[in-house]
Amino acid sequence: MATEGKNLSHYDKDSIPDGSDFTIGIVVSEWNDEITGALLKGAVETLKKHGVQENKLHVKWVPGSFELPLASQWLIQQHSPHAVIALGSVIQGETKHFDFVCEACALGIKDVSLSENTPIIFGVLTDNTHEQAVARSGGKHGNKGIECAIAALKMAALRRNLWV
Ligand SMILES: Nc1c(NC[C@H](O)[C@H](O)[C@H](O)CO)[nH]c(=O)[nH]c1=O
Ligand SMILES: CC(=O)[C@@H](O)COP(=O)(O)O
Repeated sequence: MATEGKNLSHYDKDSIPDGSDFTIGIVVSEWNDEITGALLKGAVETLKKHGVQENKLHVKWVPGSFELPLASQWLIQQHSPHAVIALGSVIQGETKHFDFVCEACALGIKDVSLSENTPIIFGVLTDNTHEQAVARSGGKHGNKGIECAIAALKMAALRRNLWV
């Protein structure tokens, strides 16, 4: 199912773990900050709605999505979060630069998540147009930031239960 058939903001409110004991990191790209700011707002509001405390929420801004993997690693090493959310908006331009940024960002996040044994939720929109990005950051398709917050809470709880 593509995003077209699934609202990114919809979830079962009764199935979400309590986040009051979780430390959560968020790294967010400055590129397309109208979009990434909306993603961040959705993520922060959702995390707080499910119990995450202000002093356990660490938000770091970086220049672009290419920098998200390294920033995630720095945040993990500094704060030992239960999960990290990486937020970005990459929009196709005239050249192949889009392809390189998206691939480096996605593979980099995957690599850091595995090497640091910490969930890093992939909240990077990779859109053909600005309109598609708007639709996925609080528009007609919902807010990817909300979806990422829910994924972060679920992965943090799963990781904690695995430790027990
Ligand atoms: N064009 C977009 C970029 N480009 C910048 C790169 O992410 C990176 O910051 C630069 O190449 C320096 O290393 N970044 C986005 O997040 N979104 C774009 O649409
Ligand atoms: C994703 C990008 O880096 C892209 O927006 C840059 O635009 P262009 O390919 O026209 O240089």
